[in-house]
Amino acid sequence: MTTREQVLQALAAVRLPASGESLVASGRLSDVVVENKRVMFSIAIDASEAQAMEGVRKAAEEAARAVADGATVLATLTADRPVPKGPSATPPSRAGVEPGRPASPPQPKAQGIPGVKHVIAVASGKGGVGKSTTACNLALGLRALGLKVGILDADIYGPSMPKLFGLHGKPRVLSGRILEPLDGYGVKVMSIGFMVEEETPMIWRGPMVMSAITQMLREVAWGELDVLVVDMPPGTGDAQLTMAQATPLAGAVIVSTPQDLALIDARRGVAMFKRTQIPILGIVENMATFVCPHCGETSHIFGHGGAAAEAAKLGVPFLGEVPLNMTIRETSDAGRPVTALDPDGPQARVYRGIAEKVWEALAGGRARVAPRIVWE
Ligand SMILES: Nc1ncnc2c1ncn2[C@@H]1O[C@H](COP(=O)(O)OP(=O)(O)OP(=O)(O)O)[C@@H](O)[C@H]1O
Repeated sequence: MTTREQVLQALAAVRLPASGESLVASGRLSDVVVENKRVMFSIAIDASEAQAMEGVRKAAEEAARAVADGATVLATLTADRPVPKGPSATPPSRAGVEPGRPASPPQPKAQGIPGVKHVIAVASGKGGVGKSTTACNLALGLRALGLKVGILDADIYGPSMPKLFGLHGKPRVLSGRILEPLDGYGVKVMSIGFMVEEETPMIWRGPMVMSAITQMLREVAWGELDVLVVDMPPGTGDAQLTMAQATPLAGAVIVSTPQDLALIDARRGVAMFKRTQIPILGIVENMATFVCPHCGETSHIFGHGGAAAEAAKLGVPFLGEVPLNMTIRETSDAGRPVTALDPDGPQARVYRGIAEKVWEALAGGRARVAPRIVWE
């Protein structure tokens, strides 16, 4: 297995096109993590450099791959921390690093959003488990608790919030390129889906993902919010890791179905957030039980209790189970989410219960207020 030093040595040969300086000496490189047959690092850029620096990212990935001994190499561009100026920009956190070690970069750190108290992610290890439905209803559940809530649709490969909230039209541009979020049942909503035609296939490359998410986080008039819910893209790959790293997350909610396969993916989701030192607020089991609309009988189609058991095993809270329910699907498809449509109904109660637990964790200080992501 390759070592961190070997990777750093290989990366030292990668040069920045503008200045010609070495990537390692430039102070833009994050720490290099070598673990479990994976080599991971990120390169700090200004959002405007995304295209120009994609070449550097590729070159760095190739250089690392050449010494990676078959390990997967994950190189990402991050545009969420100040780009260090000049070759001597050794960050304060690395002052006192032992001699002979290459000048190393600042710890990636996602800055908070002014006025927004807590940013939380809703994520899933794989697609189709009901992550977006849960994110939408969780946001409305938090709103029902009297909180000021926003939702950011970061699922840029398949934005669902316009449909879930029944919102159409483009956000207004306020002064200085700032976008005004749309209002969905009292929740401030922003989605890339407002900016593109519904049928337009979205093909995103790494750096574009970063600048889109950065823009949606920081160039939107969120105002004062207690909670900003971020609907993450499904999965635990490169894009998700970058996003988790670039978003100032106080914590993450993982959505899973009871099927074994989804639980394995959920475990991966938990592991990804743990690796980036983002607290797991808990696991939601979606489509847990089926209540027959005709006879009212409850059946456990995919088995039952798996997510609760898994949460206990992983040492993370279990937030609750949402039944497989036609009303949830129909109201979601119609853009009239059940938590807003029928706030006193049984489904809304479930989502409100989950929201209460999430808020308890946030307000009770079990989540981070000033998140910091450390690559060690
Ligand atoms: N508890 C539920 N009961 C019934 N239908 C549900 C439930 N949760 C989600 N669905 C339905 O399942 C489908 C997938 O849900 P959703 O789009 O929220 O999943 P996702 O995990 O966000 O998927 P994607 O991978 O597309 O991001 C939708 O049609 C939704 O209405």
